[in-house]
Amino acid sequence: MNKLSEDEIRDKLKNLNNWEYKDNKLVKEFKFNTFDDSVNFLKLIQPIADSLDHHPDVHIYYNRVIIELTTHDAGGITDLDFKLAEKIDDLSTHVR
Ligand SMILES: C[C@H](O)[C@H](O)[C@H]1CNC2=NC(N)=NC(=O)C2=N1
Repeated sequence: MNKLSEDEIRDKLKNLNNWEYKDNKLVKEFKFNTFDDSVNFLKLIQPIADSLDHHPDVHIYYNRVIIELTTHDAGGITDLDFKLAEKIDDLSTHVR
């Protein structure tokens, strides 16, 4: 996978919902009601990440989940990160 340029990243960000580009990653915070909801959200992401063979860095703070996407192998953001971000956005609307 090819690392995307800053311009490409900023352009593609317009197609996503509330993701920010920070420290060479795509970052988004999700809010839930309970820790259980946070964990369930992660469980929904797991099969998607496995099917893409692309995995998020995840922070869980009780009812808050911060997802960070970057392609470790490429040392930056690639189309795979945008693909995963889109699929996560599709999910989150169902969880809330
Ligand atoms: C061997 C395996 O395909 C690689 O290690 C994959 C797995 N998931 C991955 N996920 C992410 N985010 N970046 C990677 O570089 C990556 N590499």
